[in-house]
Amino acid sequence: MGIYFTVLSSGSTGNATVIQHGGTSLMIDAGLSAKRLEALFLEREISGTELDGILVTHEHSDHIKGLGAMSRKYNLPIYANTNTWAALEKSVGAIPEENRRVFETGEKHDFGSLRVESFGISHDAAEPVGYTFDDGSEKLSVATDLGYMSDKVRDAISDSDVLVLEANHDVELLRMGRYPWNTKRRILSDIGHLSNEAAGAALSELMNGRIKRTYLAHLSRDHNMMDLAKMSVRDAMESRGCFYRDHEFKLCDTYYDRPTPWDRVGEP
Ligand SMILES: O=c1ccn([C@@H]2O[C@@H]3COP(=O)(O)O[C@H]3[C@H]2O)c(=O)[nH]1
Repeated sequence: MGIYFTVLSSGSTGNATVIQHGGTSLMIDAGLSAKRLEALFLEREISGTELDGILVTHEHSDHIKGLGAMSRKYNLPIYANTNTWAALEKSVGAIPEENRRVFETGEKHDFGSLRVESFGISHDAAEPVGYTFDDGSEKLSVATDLGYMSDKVRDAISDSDVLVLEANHDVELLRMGRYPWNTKRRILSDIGHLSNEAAGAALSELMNGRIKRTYLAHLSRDHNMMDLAKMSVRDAMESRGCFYRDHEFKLCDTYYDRPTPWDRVGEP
């Protein structure tokens, strides 16, 4: 059957990823306007009516901007943990009871033969999470908006075939950049965003022969570039003794303004 996914958009201007497995179709986050999400759906031949629900990572607007509108338009259940529900309530508009699905972080939920699990991440939101998608032979993990990679996150995602992992900023570019000092401090903190260097360090500990691809996600447009991110992540891995050949492991692009191609998680 296979797990297929496309990162529709990634970054502070809006995040959304669609995962398909057999008859199941899920979206993680809806951080762009409904109009923009529908345009991205068209590019990847996704129909809103075929979605089974929207899984929310946390309540920041770049993750929930179109959440209420998409849920209402396509009658989609919204899945979020208790504290995230409380935090997004005022931004999402009216959602009927049957489309309010509340889970506890760490709970497993099966959509057909696709097992979805959430895991807690460290970010300045009410109860932020990442997600894993596992059908018993293929596993995809999505972890963005995390200040650091905890042992728990590492354990949750280490047996994945493919990762979508944040590489938000180059630390020096951020330090020299135009953001106010408080914002810089927040981004650099344990409840901020993962730098290129930190993403590479985390990957060097995660590499176990199973992870074949990592999509670098949530890049800052002010303090990063895809080529720089790839180079820094690879450098950080190699400086920790983690060398790889291109046919064994790839770093892949995500974009803020266009979707990634459909990828099958189990493909070599
Ligand atoms: O006090 C703060 C701290 C941070 N931020 C966000 O963190 C993001 C990091 O990536 P970026 O550079 O694309 O954009 C940044 C901002 O959107 C914010 O809005 N307010």
